[in-house]
Amino acid sequence: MTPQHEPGQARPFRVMKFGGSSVGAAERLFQALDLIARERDDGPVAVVVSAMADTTDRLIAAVDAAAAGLPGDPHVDAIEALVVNVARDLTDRLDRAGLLKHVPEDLSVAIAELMRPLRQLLLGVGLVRERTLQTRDLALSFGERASVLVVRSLLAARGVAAVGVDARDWTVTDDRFGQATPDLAASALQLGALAAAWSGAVSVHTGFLGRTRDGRTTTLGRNGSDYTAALLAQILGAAELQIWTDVSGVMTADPELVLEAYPVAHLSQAEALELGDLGMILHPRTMSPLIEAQIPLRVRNTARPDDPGTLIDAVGTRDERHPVCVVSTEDLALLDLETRRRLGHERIGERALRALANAGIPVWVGTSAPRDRAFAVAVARHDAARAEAALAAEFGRNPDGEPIELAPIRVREPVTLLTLVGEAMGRTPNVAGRFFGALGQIGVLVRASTQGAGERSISAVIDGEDTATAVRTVHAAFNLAVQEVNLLVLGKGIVGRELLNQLAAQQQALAGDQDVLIKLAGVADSKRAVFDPAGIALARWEARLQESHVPPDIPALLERLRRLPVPILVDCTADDTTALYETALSLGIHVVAANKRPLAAPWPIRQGLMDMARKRHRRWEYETTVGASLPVIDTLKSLVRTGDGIVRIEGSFSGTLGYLAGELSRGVPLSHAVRDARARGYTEPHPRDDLSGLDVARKALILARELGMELDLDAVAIEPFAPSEALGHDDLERFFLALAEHDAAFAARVERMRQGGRVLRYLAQIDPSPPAGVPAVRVGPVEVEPDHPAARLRGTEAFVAFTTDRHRAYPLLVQGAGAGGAVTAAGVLTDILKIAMSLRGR
Ligand SMILES: NC(=O)C1=CN([C@@H]2O[C@H](COP(=O)(O)OP(=O)(O)OC[C@H]3O[C@@H](n4cnc5c(N)ncnc54)[C@H](OP(=O)(O)O)[C@@H]3O)[C@@H](O)[C@H]2O)C=CC1
Ligand SMILES: N[C@@H](CC=O)C(=O)O
Repeated sequence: MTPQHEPGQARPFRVMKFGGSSVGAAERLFQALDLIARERDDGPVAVVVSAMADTTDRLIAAVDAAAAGLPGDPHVDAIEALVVNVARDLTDRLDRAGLLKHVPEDLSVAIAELMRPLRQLLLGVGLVRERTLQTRDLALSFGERASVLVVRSLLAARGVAAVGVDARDWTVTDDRFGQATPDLAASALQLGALAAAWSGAVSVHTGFLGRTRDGRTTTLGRNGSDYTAALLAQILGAAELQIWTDVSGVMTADPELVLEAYPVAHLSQAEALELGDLGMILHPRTMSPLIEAQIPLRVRNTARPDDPGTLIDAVGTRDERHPVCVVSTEDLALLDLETRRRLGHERIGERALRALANAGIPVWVGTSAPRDRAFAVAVARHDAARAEAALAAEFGRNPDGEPIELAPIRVREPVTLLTLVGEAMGRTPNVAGRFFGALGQIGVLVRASTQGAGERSISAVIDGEDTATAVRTVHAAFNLAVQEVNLLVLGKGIVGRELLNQLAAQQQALAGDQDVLIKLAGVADSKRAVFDPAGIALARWEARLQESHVPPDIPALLERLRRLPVPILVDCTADDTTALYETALSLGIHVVAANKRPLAAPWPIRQGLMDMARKRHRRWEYETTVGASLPVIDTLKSLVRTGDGIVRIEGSFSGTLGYLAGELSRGVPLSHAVRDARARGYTEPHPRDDLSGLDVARKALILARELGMELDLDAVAIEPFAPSEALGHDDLERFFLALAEHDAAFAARVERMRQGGRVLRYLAQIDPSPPAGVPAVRVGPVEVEPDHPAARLRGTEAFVAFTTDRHRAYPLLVQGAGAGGAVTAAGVLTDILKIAMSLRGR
């Protein structure tokens, strides 16, 4: 095809297409006119317009009403009313928007005049009570023709020379009414003759319409105006086709599902075809004129013309690393066919697809088991019953008349077809692994899957209820956006407050360097809560909590949290929160905890929570419950997972008790040292839990249970650090006074040890196979010799020694600060990041 350029114009055409949303509302229409005028200043422009907003629906309703029969005979008045209504609706809309006053001629008269033949048409339909596709096409043509009239007049009124072009005058089509196909050569010939008359004016064309060689009006089917625009661009040899719509380009995912979805900058034509097959952007046949003529296409937003939009050309994305879009096609049904023996020479899939095609049922995806014993096919949900009937009829008998051994057809609905599309897929290893891995991480079951032959797409059929989470997770896993994580933080004491401070300091860096955006959705203490799904500014959390009068109804907040991407409950309390964990995990919320109590709950409860987390594919991370941010639990888990036999675990697990022992040896009285440790944030909320040995017992139990030891707290042999009679008071002041009565005895004991060359430590021992009569888990004070590893500990230092089959001669040691707000909060943050990173497949 020879490109035709406007006579006298060196620059090639740009074709601009405006859809119904762009020409329907007055504000948008004004913006469209501005854009056309601006573009016109840069060279020749041809414009294609759709019918305004709901005009097409009104026209269809009018034809249907006429065909159904109207009151009166021969319905003249009723038909008159229908036509007047369509025309009046248009002019009223223009009038309300103040558009009519911009046009010197009387636009309402012109529109009424344009609609006059519609009256004749509807009268005819009413008389014969028959509505064919041909009459429907003719009726629909009035919508686009009215749009051209309006746009042409408004352009002229603002001084932009414009001619209206009825595209039926150049789009020569076959006679498949409702879905006609243009003849390119004949259309080019017609257009060539018309173009000569434009002489520098903007030509405004009706989209969607064509005409048969014998002069009957046709329409081009779904996305017909785009098709007109692509054809026009091809025939004119345009430099670019611009599709102006109400979004800023092709989005990386459905923005209704993924808040952080964003427009893709570049797509290849092949990717656009793939997306077109999934019902996105352009119908594939619209792309072919552009591919043939190598014309780039830009998708732009009429309301935000400065947004760059999406450029679709032969090159596509300039970023090799990323796949492009996650497309979710919802409301489908999956039909599973399974045979117990081969169906003769013809394959089950071939027969199934043919049966569905014969029944006129579009298939979204079909996938076979090896050697074709089973076949799964996804169709629109509203076609499911018809599809099942067609398949049952097809497979009732073999072609040779033999009945078939086919298991009953299983229909699963609603299901969603989740597809990752991107040219880079064929060039990047392990895309499939990451795709399915991300789905597996969040417990989404894949019911069927396919990978496109062109290595441009990979699809999974998943249950409809998993759609939102799956789309968000896959979107984030492929770095299409930062991974958003939403926290509900319980407790704003030593650990909770420090965590929020660290988050405030790190939030930007994590988003910038790690692509993880950690948002604070809510925070609660024992008296009140604040929750904001949009996120609470970390500089303002305390003020917002103080201003709040909302009681801490945590289950209700969890219900809200679950709706946000990657929801995590962060437990920085010392309460019994087992019931909350059960609610959270069952709602699909991850848990990160510094709190030891749920882990030390009776075995069946703790185990029930673990099972729930596993079943729901949610994480319960609790590294800080033993040794603050020291990697104690991770180390133990790795030893167990790799099959090492644990012979013994022992250590000094309490930062507080280690600190107290050190202070005592420096001559500080016990009660003073405990006050000091509490002020420094080392102790439990009530230091009694440290001094009684309960805190260390819980830690020892947590580790023992990691070894599979089904023990409860009452099986732990506990010898307290300080005598039990000193620990009775809840009130802290009275507690410290009572403790002070033991200062002298403690000082004397420590002095006696010092003279004997020993030091006081509080140690824990876990023996998976203890000698008879010895408890498997024991915690208590020990006078250690100077060569004991615990003797060298300083301040809050903790240590854990793992003696194992592989680390028998030299136990594996983990040592460092074992208490304090800063280290604990950092450990909690690490656990949060573990979850965020694992979801990204890192
Ligand atoms: N400090 C440390 O070094 C370490 C601590 N941990 C563990 O971290 C947890 C927190 O310790 P820490 O910060 O020192 O304790 P704090 O006493 O300083 O803080 C506890 C917080 O939890 C809040 N709270 C209590 N019950 C609830 C509830 N039901 N719902 C919401 N909030 C509640 C309290 O509210 P309010 O302010 O209204 O009282 C308070 O803000 C403990 O389980 C501790 O064992 C773990 C490792 C090290
Ligand atoms: N009070 C605890 C805090 C950490 O778990 C300790 O001192 O170890």
